[in-house]
Amino acid sequence: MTSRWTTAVLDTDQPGGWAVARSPEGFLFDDNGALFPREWLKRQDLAILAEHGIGHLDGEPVYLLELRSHSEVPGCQWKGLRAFMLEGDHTVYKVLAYAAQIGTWAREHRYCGNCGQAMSQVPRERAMYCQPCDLRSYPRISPSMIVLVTRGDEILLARSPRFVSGVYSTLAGFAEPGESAEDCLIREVREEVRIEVRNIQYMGSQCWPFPHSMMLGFHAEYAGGEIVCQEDEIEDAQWFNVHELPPLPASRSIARYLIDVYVARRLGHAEPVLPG
Ligand SMILES: NC(=O)c1ccc[n+]([C@@H]2O[C@H](COP(=O)([O-])OP(=O)(O)OC[C@H]3O[C@@H](n4cnc5c(N)ncnc54)[C@H](O)[C@@H]3O)[C@@H](O)[C@H]2O)c1
Ligand SMILES: [Mg+2]
Ligand SMILES: [Zn+2]
Repeated sequence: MTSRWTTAVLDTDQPGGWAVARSPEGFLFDDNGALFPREWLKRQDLAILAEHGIGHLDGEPVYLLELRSHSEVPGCQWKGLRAFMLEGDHTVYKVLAYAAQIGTWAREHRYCGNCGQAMSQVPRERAMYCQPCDLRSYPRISPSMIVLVTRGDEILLARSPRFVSGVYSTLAGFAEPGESAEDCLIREVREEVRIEVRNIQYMGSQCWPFPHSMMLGFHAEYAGGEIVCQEDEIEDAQWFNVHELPPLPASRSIARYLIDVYVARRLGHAEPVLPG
């Protein structure tokens, strides 16, 4: 199967193609979606900070116009990336997710972290370059572990104060320097709920562009301890029976996938597929 969307570093001097516009208010969209004819979009009154050629959708080049601020475009509105994930076409969401990460990274790497001078985009490579330092900065990706801990028919789910009211999810956390994926998982579960785990099994991964996580998903079995929630980070954590689950995370998230796979296995149902 060929993918509809492939990333590429495109020359912004070439005319034509599609473009998406991103401001701090999110992506521009109208009744036809978030992709606009690029030449038309560039004629609008937009505060363009940078332009990036980001890939091909159905063979057509796609560019990102990264804006300093949002502006009114007749017939159009602005919407955050999360809303596109929840509602929109999955391939378009993937284009926007990539655009968001490239836009954020390039915006935050306009100046060299070593000497403070302006950096420039490297032609044909996704990198920012500082000539005096001969330093290249590449897009930032933050590995994060996410794990469903289970105990027979029970699964361990927790709430962060940041979650939508009522929703419980799997435990997650960013890897620290010096850790393996397993070290990180064990530490995070210990820190967040003071539970020990065993039989760690890798389940799959997902890009999570909020703003630049790479989620590595695992299943682990309960090995010991009583739940003690980490102050400020975890509002509540409980063992839930697979027959009696609380409101769960969005269906396109790997958190939901980890839960759905386990529940399907316990109940003898067909297993879901991990959204890319
Ligand atoms: N796709 C999914 O299903 C899913 C589900 C849950 C969490 N997540 C994501 O997993 C990631 C980690 O989860 P968490 O928020 O529980 O992390 P966490 O438990 O490590 O705690 C968050 C804290 O980590 C620190 N932090 C922020 N960015 C960091 C970085 N890049 N490296 C190291 N520390 C950093 C901050 O102090 C932040 O408050 C987040 O991006 C979150 O959105 C994704
Ligand atoms: Mg966490
Ligand atoms: Zn420098």
